[in-house]
Amino acid sequence: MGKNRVPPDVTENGDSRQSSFRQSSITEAYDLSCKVMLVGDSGVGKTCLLVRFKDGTFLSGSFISTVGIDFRNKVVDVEGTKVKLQIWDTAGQERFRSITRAYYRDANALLLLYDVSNKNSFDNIRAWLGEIQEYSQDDVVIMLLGNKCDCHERAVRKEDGDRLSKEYGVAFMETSAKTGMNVELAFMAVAR
Ligand SMILES: Nc1nc2c(ncn2[C@@H]2O[C@H](COP(=O)(O)OP(=O)(O)OP(=O)(O)O)[C@@H](O)[C@H]2O)c(=O)[nH]1
Repeated sequence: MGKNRVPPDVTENGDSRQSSFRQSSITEAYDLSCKVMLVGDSGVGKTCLLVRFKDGTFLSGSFISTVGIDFRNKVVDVEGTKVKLQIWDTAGQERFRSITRAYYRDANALLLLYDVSNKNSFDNIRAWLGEIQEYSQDDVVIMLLGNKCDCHERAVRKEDGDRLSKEYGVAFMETSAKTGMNVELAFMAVAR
């Protein structure tokens, strides 16, 4: 599933939970496990943010939309504790919304993205927060991310993101999957 064209049983990502758990336990030990979900409109950069965090690279060129849901694992060190982040990359397209909803209740943290060069993606954040409130656990950690902050054609000011995050009482930062700005920081903040 997702943008991954390789069968899930031979890779770390994909839709086979079992194969991923098996690989993780062989490759890297961990003390705690945490499910993080990436949500937001199609094209805001969820997959690119995940790839930047996991592999340190940027997926430029033609945009291939995620189909359904996909995940990758990364073990990080939080003050001496090994935390396995199981990061779910969801499809932003409306037609996959029912699949995404089914995963909210298991999520410990949500990274909610908009694109700073796309006002519409920012205007839809309130609707996303409504969905999150309805389907996720009450104690879920939410962080709002204004991605593509490297873009010169900005449609959303940083102050607007900041104001919205304060209104909903969630953390906020701007990120760039392209340059890597704040990407590590955002994932480490939710891990913490
Ligand atoms: N300039 C810039 N472009 C980005 C950034 N992140 C993603 N992009 C581009 O935006 C497009 C969409 O990125 P994706 O990561 O595939 O978007 P998505 O949110 O996963 O989209 P769906 O899978 O449809 O939900 C791609 O062409 C990326 O190259 C960024 O930080 N800066």
